[in-house]
Formats: sequence, C-alpha cells, structure tokens
Amino acid sequence: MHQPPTAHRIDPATGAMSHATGRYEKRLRDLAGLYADAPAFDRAAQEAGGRIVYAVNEVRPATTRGDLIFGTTFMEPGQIGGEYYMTRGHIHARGNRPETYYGESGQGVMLLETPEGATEIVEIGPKTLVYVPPLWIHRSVNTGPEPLVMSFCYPGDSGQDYEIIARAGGMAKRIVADGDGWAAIDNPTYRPRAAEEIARVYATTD
Ligand SMILES: O=P(O)(O)OC[C@H]1O[C@](O)(CO)[C@@H](O)[C@@H]1O
Ligand SMILES: [Fe+2]
Repeated sequence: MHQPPTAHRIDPATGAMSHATGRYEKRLRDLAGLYADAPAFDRAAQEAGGRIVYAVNEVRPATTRGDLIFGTTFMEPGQIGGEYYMTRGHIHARGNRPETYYGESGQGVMLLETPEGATEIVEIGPKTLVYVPPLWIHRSVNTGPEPLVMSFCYPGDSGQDYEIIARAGGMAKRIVADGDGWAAIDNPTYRPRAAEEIARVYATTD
C-alpha cells in the first residue's frame, strides 16, 4: 500500500532525469500563435519546424490530491522576431495550486500574471529556486545564450489551463532581446480579463 521512495539524478546540462516516467517535446511547429511576429514565426517554422524548443521529463506518481508531479524542463536558446523562446504558459486548472522551479543551468525569467492583469518577472538561474504562488499564470523564458534547464515540482491534481492566455490575446508583457539582455514590453494584443472570466478562475479553487 505504500509507494516506494525514489531518487532521481538530474543532469543540469540536459535536464535528463533518471527513472522519469514521461517525456514530451514541443517543436517550433507546435507553437504557432505564441510569438508577436507571426511572419517571423512562419519563416522559422518553414525552415526548421521540427526543431525542439523545449522538452519536459517528468515523474507522475499519481494525479490524486496530495501527491506531487516533478521533473525538468530543458529549453533551447533562441528568438522569434526578437522575442525569446518561451513555454506556452498556463494557469493551473485548479487555479490555487502552486509550483516551484529550481535553476539547473542557463539563465531565464519566469513571467507571471494574475487573472486581474498584474505582472511580475522573476529571474531564474543556477542555484535559484522560484516560487510560483497559487493563482499566478506562469511562463518561462530563456533569455540567455545557453539552454535553460530547470527542475520543477507541483501538486499532482493541478492540471494546466492554456486557454486563459490565448483568450486574452497573450500575456500582458512580452520578453524581448534588449542589447545582450532582456526587456519586458507591453503586448498590444492583450485584452484584460472581464470580471466573469476572473470569477471562473476563482471557481476552480478549493
Ligand atoms: O506546460 P507549458 O506551459 O508548456 O510549460 C511546461 C512547464 O510547465 C509544467 O507543465 C509545469 O507546470 C512543466 O511540465 C514544465 O516546466
Ligand atoms: Fe505550472
């Protein structure tokens, strides 16, 4: 009746994790609609649609309340139209489930947004743990010249809601190249959420 405890070795350079139970990859052609510069995205997808942008290795012991899902995210460095490579981003389907990310290698930022539209941006890199509190939409962005590798952990019953970002025309801020660093700029297609949409998020909490 007891699950056995397990240990997992993580390669900080690749995100490979021993005894992972699942893996998925997101390639350029899977990520249409994420970047502001659609023509630049189309050109990149035409040339190299099969290129992996990020890959997730994970362990899902159970998706029941009280257990944890943990694993690693590996993200290549790159830009589309001056915007850095990023994950799709989501809020947890049970909106009040939190998450932690630990920097293994590379440099990036966690772009965070509340349903009401407030933004926070937190840098992540080696030996840095980032806490994503309940009710924050989150997306990671590789702002460096090397792969960004992070390990993560979140409650097993969290789930992911990706549509919350798409319905708002993207996140309120975009992370773009600025010299050899990054800057956050306003996303002109962003539409703040109406009260009913915000209420829908709070209705998922317990
Ligand atoms: O699910 P997304 O937004 O594509 O991003 C992937 C990241 O988010 C997670 O789903 C965790 O919330 C991880 O699998 C991974 O770190
Ligand atoms: Fe998450």
